[in-house]
Amino acid sequence: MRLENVWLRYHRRGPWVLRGVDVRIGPGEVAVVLGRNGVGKSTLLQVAAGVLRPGRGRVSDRPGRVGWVPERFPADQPFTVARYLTGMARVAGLGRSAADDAVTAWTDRLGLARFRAVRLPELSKGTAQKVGLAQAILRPPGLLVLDEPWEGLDAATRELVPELIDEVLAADGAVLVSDHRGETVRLPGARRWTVADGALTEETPSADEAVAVVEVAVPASRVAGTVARLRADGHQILRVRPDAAPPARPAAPPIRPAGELAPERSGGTDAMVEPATGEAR
Ligand SMILES: Nc1ncnc2c1ncn2[C@@H]1O[C@H](COP(=O)(O)OP(=O)(O)OP(=O)(O)O)[C@@H](O)[C@H]1O
Repeated sequence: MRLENVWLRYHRRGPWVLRGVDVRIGPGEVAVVLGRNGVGKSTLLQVAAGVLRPGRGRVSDRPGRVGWVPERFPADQPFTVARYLTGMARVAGLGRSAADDAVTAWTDRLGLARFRAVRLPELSKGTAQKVGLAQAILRPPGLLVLDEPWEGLDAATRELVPELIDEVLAADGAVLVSDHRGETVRLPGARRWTVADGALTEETPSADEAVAVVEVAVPASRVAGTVARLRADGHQILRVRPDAAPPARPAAPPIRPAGELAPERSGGTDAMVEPATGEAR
């Protein structure tokens, strides 16, 4: 999809919020839209999603199915969660029984099962946000647009967001995410677009950025938590191996360039965790 020289303002004589934005995103790519409050991130996402039409310029090659998660889900609608989501699944083109299956699966996954019969206006803000997330992914979108997706969500659902993004990318979808709080550390490999003064600039990652492999020994009982934390911090886990011997603990553990892993030791009870970069998570 490409935004070609996109200009947008909300009122005829109002200030331009976007000025000549030119950018493209391809299948399997994720871009994070950064910038201070009020700079135009939501506006850009809505243009990408097709919710707003540019005043000048155009959007070309937008995928057929777009999932849009607005910053604030409009919960003032007279439906129950199940009724609303089933309707959205039907709008997305699913048949009756596929729509029912998708609603059951996603409400289970997002912890919404007990709210299926609750009316949207009666939901808490965070629960309503989850409904907003569910409606966008009931049918895998070719473009998923997430406006500040971490806002208002509980910890379990926040952890789920990168997973959902990965699933869309794995199916060759593209993902746009806005973020004014730097949560994007959870999305390794994401492109970074910054909006300022109506213009968009892309941060180019340096090609020769050095990569290192760090070996970490943790008690076996804490492997799962450590792996989860490292992933949440954007590190990639190469492998986890049980270690038979108590690790020799060097005063200053060596750091090796990627590809030069230390030989495995034998004996002991700890587990070895090797976070690194360079492969898909
Ligand atoms: N419906 C609207 N009518 C008029 N002006 C609007 C409208 N929506 C947004 N704006 C204005 O457009 C500018 C960009 O707003 P936008 O919501 O895109 O910013 P943002 O970067 O997403 O902000 P935040 O980080 O606070 O979510 C702001 O000056 C805002 O006041």
